[in-house]
Amino acid sequence: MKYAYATDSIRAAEAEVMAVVGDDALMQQAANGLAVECARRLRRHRGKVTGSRVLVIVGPGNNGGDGLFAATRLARKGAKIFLWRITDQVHQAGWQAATRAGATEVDLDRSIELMPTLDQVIEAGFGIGGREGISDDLARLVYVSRGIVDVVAVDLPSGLGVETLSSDVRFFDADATVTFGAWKPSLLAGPAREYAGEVTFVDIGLEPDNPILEVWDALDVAMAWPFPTATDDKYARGVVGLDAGSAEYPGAGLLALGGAVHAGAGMVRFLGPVELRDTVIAQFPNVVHGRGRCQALLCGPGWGPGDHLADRLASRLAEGLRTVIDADALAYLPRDLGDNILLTPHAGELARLLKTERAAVENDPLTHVRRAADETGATVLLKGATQYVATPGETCVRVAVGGPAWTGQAGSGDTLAGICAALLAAGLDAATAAVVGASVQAITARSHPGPHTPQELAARLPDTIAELEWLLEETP
Ligand SMILES: NC(=O)C1=CN([C@@H]2O[C@H](COP(=O)(O)OP(=O)(O)OC[C@H]3O[C@@H](n4cnc5c(N)ncnc54)[C@H](O)[C@@H]3O)[C@@H](O)[C@H]2O)[C@@H](O)CC1
Ligand SMILES: [K+]
Repeated sequence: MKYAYATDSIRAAEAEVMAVVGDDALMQQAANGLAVECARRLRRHRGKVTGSRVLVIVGPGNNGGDGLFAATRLARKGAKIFLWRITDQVHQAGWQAATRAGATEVDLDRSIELMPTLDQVIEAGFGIGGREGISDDLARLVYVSRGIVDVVAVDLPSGLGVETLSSDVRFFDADATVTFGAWKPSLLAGPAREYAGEVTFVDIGLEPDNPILEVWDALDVAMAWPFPTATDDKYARGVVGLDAGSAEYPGAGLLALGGAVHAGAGMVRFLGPVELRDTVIAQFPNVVHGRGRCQALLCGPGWGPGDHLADRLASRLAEGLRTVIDADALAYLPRDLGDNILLTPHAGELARLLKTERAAVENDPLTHVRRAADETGATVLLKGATQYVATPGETCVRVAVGGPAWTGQAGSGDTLAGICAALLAAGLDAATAAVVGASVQAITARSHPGPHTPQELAARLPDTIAELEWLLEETP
């Protein structure tokens, strides 16, 4: 699991360490980590550091300072360093050190001219003190550097927000980012992370509090998966009831059933319309029909438009079970749900829920998923290319393991809702079921490259679950 922090927490942790070791020592540690990574990349690209040509984009603050001290180290190893300062203001000690080591100042036009002759650009414009977006001058440098020179961003690419995860502004497009002391949310999640390239974490002894993101990996999923024990029967493994599908949309019901069955539910009950029974039996003879004991429910996939849907949902919720509410049922939410209720909207559905625009959700998923949890009282899984889980009253948002873009297709959401319902029935709390369910689907898609239908991927869930079990056994 990786944790990422807001700027305030990072600054507070920096202040604590600086009070002990001094700010210069902290910056030297950061600069050293940066220089090591820059040197490693130079050796990889051209065999050696000596004789390499490096341009440093120097911002006005400490981010610029990091870049200047790292460049000083590279200059001492024989690299030819050019410095372009964005503004007149620079980190004085860093500037002096770099120029004393032989670095040459150049202007913007010269930087652009030099670009084809360079081996590396160290982008030390702005870090966590930066505002979102970049100036036209910086944008020109992004344009001329792209694809022809190795760009290493310092702490995070300039222009990228730390917390909003938006890719709606201009920012530097880096091949690599060297980040210090704490993970920044935008380096781990959201559309913008693609632009940070290969990220290296340099530990400078910070111990920040209050993470705002908790990013899961396959081992976390394995550790949370409800593997049955030797004495478990079908009831202990969980009975899940699925009220899904309609005569008009039978497919969504079948896809949700496929998710629940292949995720290893002890028993799956089909609570959807009776006219679908024959179809369901033909595909899933193990599915039981009609009412009976359940540990968790799923409502919504394939309900379509219809009358009395609010009543249909209310009567399911009256059973007081852990429940996944997906798709069409999301339009009929009563007030004050509990955090044992899991809502699984995509960005469009979340936008409707919050009476806002889809683009607003996509540009700031963290704020919106948290708001949805707080306003409804339920746990919320926001589906999409990155999948976020928020619980009411909690700032920290969980992020599921990411999958390939192929998973973004009709029917994936129905399958995922079925998987989550099976996990709720097995006893996981709503937030864990959501992050584990979304992750297992993504891991399955990752291990079967190329396009696959949601039902093919559902049928491959057992392979992934078996691999997670092996992973757990092999990990000390
Ligand atoms: N405090 C320390 O000793 C340490 C700081 N670290 C580095 O310091 C960075 C933070 O440094 P700073 O707080 O000085 O902030 P930055 O260096 O990120 O930004 C400097 C200043 O630039 C101005 N600015 C921001 N965006 C701008 C824009 N778009 N156009 C023009 N001016 C703009 C702001 O006034 C800001 O304070 C971190 O990201 C990291 O790289 C690391 O060296 C670790 C230790
Ligand atoms: K930067």
